[in-house]
Amino acid sequence: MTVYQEIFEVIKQRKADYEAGKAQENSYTAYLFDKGVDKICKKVGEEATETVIAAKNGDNDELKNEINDLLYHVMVLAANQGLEWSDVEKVLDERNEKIGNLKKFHQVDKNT
Ligand SMILES: N=c1c2ncn([C@@H]3O[C@H](COP(=O)(O)OP(=O)(O)OP(=O)(O)O)[C@@H](O)[C@H]3O)c2ncn1[C@@H]1O[C@H](COP(=O)(O)O)[C@@H](O)[C@H]1O
Repeated sequence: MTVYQEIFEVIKQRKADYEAGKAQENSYTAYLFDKGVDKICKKVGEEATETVIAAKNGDNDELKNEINDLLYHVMVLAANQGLEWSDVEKVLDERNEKIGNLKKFHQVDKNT
């Protein structure tokens, strides 16, 4: 199991406990599920912006942290919307199979 899959399992457990009405003191993830999709999307946007700024500033220490914040919030969004992390990875796997086949992957229909 990758670290992403492990964190996603924790996130899903937080969601299940939130939906079951179990108290989850000090859980930032439970706080996000309680706030709902608008707040989660806002955090994804904020973290994406902070990631871009860190890159533009050439600050790789900051960039590593911001990328992780972004990935975590994207995972919370995926869980909130009912996706499994394996659904996301499956798309990546399928794209990976297209390596070395750039023309096909980026095919542009000139008639449209
Ligand atoms: N990977 C993360 C993770 N990355 C970032 N963050 C939190 O994301 C927040 C981002 O910081 P910000 O300053 O932007 O946000 P904030 O001001 O705290 O919050 P808002 O007021 O903006 O809502 C911080 O509170 C971080 O702690 C995370 N919180 C939790 N996890 C993982 O999620 C799992 C469950 O965590 P809990 O639900 O907190 O137990 C654990 O495996 C954790 O490692």
